[in-house]
Amino acid sequence: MKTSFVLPADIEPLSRDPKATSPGRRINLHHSMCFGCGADAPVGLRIDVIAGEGLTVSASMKVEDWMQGGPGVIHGGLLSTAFDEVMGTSPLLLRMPVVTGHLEIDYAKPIPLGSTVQFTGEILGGVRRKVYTRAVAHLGDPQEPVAAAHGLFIAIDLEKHFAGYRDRAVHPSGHQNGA
Ligand SMILES: CCCCCCCCCCCCCCCC(=O)SCCNC(=O)CCNC(=O)[C@H](O)C(C)(C)COP(=O)(O)OP(=O)(O)OC[C@H]1O[C@@H](n2cnc3c(N)ncnc32)[C@H](O)[C@@H]1OP(=O)(O)O
Repeated sequence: MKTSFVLPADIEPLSRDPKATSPGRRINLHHSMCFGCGADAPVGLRIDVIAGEGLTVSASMKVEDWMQGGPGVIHGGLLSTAFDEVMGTSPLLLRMPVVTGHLEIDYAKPIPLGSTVQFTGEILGGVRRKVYTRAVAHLGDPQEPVAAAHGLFIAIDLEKHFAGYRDRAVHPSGHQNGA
């Protein structure tokens, strides 16, 4: 599949943290109201990202009718959200919280409503706080990808990064802090 994404020349290998989620197990939610993975989000993708061997992850997503973009097919932006979730979760194998810095998607084929998209993702390496990832999507045959993505994620200090926003956070009860 064609892509214009270029990895930096100074990329270095990264290592799985010994305490990372074991292969085959779901990587824990970062919070239950997340649009990508949260079980309590009123609307969302509810994607479970599963740890694989090494620095790999996998996930799947049923393409529901509400995800429609063009007639009968998934909305491309929604697919990019799914890739963001899959790749953004993978740095937890390094036990590193990240946010998305740059996301790039290559769309190869339309994805029909009712299909199940299977994702595989991997961490390619890092430079300082930057973590480079890749993911591929298929509908059952890994040799026939329907889309692929590259993501650059930046390690953050969770407390500092969200310090100015936590009073706006929405909770499962529907209430905002301080509201
Ligand atoms: C939902 C969130 C949950 C988070 C909890 C974690 C839980 C586990 C994850 C679960 C899965 C989540 C999956 C969804 C994840 C989102 O959807 S996150 C939401 C969308 N993203 C954002 O809101 C990020 C907004 N941007 C920012 O806050 C700031 O720009 C950043 C990314 C923190 C960087 O700012 P900074 O800390 O001041 O650092 P800065 O020096 O500017 O950049 C660091 C390095 O990155 C490079 N860089 C920064 N941006 C770019 C870019 N766009 N292109 C290329 N290079 C860049 C810089 O050049 C620099 O490189 P070096 O100098 O080291 O070579």
